[in-house]
Amino acid sequence: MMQQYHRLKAEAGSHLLFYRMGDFYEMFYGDAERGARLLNLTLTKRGTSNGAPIPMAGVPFHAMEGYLARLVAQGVSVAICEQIGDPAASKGPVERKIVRIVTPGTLTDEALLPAKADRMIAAVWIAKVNKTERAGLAWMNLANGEFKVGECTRDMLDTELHRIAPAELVCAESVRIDVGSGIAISAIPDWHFEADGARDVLQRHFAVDSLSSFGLSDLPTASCAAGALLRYVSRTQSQSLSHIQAIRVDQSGEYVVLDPVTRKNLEITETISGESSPTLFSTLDHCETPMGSRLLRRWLHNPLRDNDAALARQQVISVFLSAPRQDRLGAEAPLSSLRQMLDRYPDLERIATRIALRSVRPRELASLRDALALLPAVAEHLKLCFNAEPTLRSYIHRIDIDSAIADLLHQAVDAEPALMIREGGVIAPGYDEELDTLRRLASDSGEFLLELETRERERTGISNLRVEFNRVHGFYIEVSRGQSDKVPADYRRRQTLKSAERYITPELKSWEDKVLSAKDRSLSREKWLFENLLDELMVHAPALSECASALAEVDALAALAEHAALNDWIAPELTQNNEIMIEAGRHPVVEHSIERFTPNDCELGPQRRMLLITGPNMGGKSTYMRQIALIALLARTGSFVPATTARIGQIDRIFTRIGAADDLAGGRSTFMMEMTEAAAILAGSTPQSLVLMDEIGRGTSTYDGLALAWSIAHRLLSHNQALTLFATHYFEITRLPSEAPAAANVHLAAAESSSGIVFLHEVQAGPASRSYGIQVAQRAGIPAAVIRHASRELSRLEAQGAPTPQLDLFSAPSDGDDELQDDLPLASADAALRAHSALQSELAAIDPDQLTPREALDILYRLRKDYP
Ligand SMILES: Nc1ncnc2c1ncn2[C@@H]1O[C@H](COP(=O)(O)OP(=O)(O)OP(=O)(O)O)[C@@H](O)[C@H]1O
Repeated sequence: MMQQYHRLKAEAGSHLLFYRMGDFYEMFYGDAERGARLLNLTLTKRGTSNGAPIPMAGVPFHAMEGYLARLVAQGVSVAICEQIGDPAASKGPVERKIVRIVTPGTLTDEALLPAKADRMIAAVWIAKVNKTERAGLAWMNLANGEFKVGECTRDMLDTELHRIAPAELVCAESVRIDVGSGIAISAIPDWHFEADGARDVLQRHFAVDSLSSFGLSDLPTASCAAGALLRYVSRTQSQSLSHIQAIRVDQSGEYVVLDPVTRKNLEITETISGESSPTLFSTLDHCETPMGSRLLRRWLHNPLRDNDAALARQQVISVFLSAPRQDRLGAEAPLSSLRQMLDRYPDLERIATRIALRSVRPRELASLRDALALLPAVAEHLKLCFNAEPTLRSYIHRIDIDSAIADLLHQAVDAEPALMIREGGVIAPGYDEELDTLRRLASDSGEFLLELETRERERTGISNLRVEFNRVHGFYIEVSRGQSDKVPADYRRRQTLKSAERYITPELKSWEDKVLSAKDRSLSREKWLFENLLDELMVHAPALSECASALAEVDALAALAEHAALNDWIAPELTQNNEIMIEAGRHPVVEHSIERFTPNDCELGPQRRMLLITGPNMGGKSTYMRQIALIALLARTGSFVPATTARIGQIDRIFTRIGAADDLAGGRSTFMMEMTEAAAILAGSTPQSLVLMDEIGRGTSTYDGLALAWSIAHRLLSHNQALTLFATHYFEITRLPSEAPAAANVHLAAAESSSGIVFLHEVQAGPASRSYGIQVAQRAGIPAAVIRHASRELSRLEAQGAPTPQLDLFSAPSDGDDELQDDLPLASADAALRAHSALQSELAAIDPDQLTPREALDILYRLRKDYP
């Protein structure tokens, strides 16, 4: 047996090998030690190897899923080896085979998959094309059959990987990719990515002679990744991946790019502290089905650049909302009825996949059968209530699948089937005559046994004689030890217990043979029928997937409509310009967490590209900036938005630089992080980008911080020309609009009352008049004595005219300055700095006690001339 084990372990490679032995999956040697540690199992021993005991640890077969889930969550892959031979018929160890490999990115089991999130697997290959490094990416959602490819530059790889968010990344052994925690890396030999081989794998799978029909001709690096990925995933499944029917090129220009920092800062599906709520997704997820929730999550992470695609979704929401919410007669409104219908749907998307992979469970087929019966009503409802708007019409078409599938399931699957096919009780009575006969034979035992028991009691005179059955010994007649001398001669002893003897008679034996063989035969007949049923259903798997994805879209759009209706959201206008015009906008998440949210406007366009936002701490600057980005993102997703009107133009990327935390693990300080993010924004933003900059420069000394903030703001205005929201506490920067008319000052209003500062949360034109730092500190509970001291210090500094040096630093530029001459203010700042330090050194060099009044007066005149 150990020989067989070693052969299979070599095949499993670095994956843990779950080796089936009876009712357990066992692990041996290093696997046992690792598995016991990861799963907290008892480490035992079995036999010896070279005189040393062999470590062993195991898990019961019926509890395997739970253990697998724990391993996969820790990024560990498992090769599952089953007994495929008949133990009774085999000489030596029963034949075994690795039937599937479970890896973090290739899960399809319902129990192992999160209901409301996708689990992607991706592969990356990096190659030089025309002397520049290109990253080819391929990614697959095995649970719904989606397979996509794309290429990007090496420096965009991190952003792309965060967008795809794979659970597992397959890469070549020679390539080192830093992907952070949460993604399991699976290294495979480099040659799997080799162009010819990869192309062959793809062509064979899709049965085509060329990949050009998939648009892969111009994507050589991505094709290599796709071939390697398909080969890797195929190895993990025991079935062919027939549900992977196409490969789609993900055009890089299709989506608004959100880099990893922005995804985090905007709290799309995870809060900054890593919680799943409250986020944009958790607020909007009114979906009735898990597939709807998964789609909505995907949409929010992939906002669309193309107006038409976003408008198509928006129009469906409008149609859903145009129907009355409450019928005059009190009947259910069409949108609510639709959502109630969807509520009864199981996860069709994943069931369709498991049919294709032949791993579907009987109860899933029963729920599929019940769901299919509801489909015509959903299609009819969509047609009747919403007048079949063009996009909805395409959904109706996809939902309308062949009724033969429902009929087949109705006839074949029992009303309440057993959990597993191996237990029987899955195929409905009346579906197969032979099965019905065998079942009758196998189950008529009750009456016969009772009759036999009565007969034998009379024949032997043993009143407490019992006829019984157990799985090990089969049928037997049990007689208590004291009565055993009364048993007739035809009784053969089967088992001796402490207080009883168990016998078999020729009659009972022949009956047992008949019943057991009928049971066995009915079970194998049932298995065979189930396999045939899967064959028939597999033909329909693509149609089922299509139907599932249409229902998911209807569900996600109905959820967005529901949210829009409940919260007075409106349809934004999408334009081709570079603009963001919002009236009375609100933060989609924060508006739910506080009692009265103050709406605010925003006007950004080619003539007004930057808003310099000032105001007290806690005034609402970050909330305001985020709400604008989220409204833009929602509009680009096709959703309604929280505002009274909104006009959102073209957006290629959203960048955010908001309150960086130390990246201690990466060895970068707060300031370093801040500057790295700012550098990325300066390098990548365009006139179509939306940039959020919150308090840039605060991580260093006032001089450096101010100088950097000024220069960065200026660069964004004059060079990048991105639409920018720039929150700052440096009041000196509010002078920028006087030099650059494309910048405008706004501030978050606050007022002082007798009881302290009152935040109005209202965005008003112009810069803030003061910062209210001391008042905010007072509200935060800083001791009164400290506050009094700080107030005195503030008055003293203000009386001295501080921060004069900073004002000097950016003294008014000379005539002829132009906002597009982006280095001018920086040069004047530089000159001011130099002049300031020269003056300081000159003054330091003077000893007033050694000067005559005349000399002192001369120096004063000269200094005035030299330092105007
Ligand atoms: N428009 C608004 N209406 C009502 N309350 C708001 C509004 N905007 C913000 N708030 C409330 O004010 C709090 C502080 O907001 P926010 O964090 O945006 O302030 P901030 O100006 O960025 O502060 P800091 O400068 O200290 O980072 C929020 O937690 C929220 O409760």
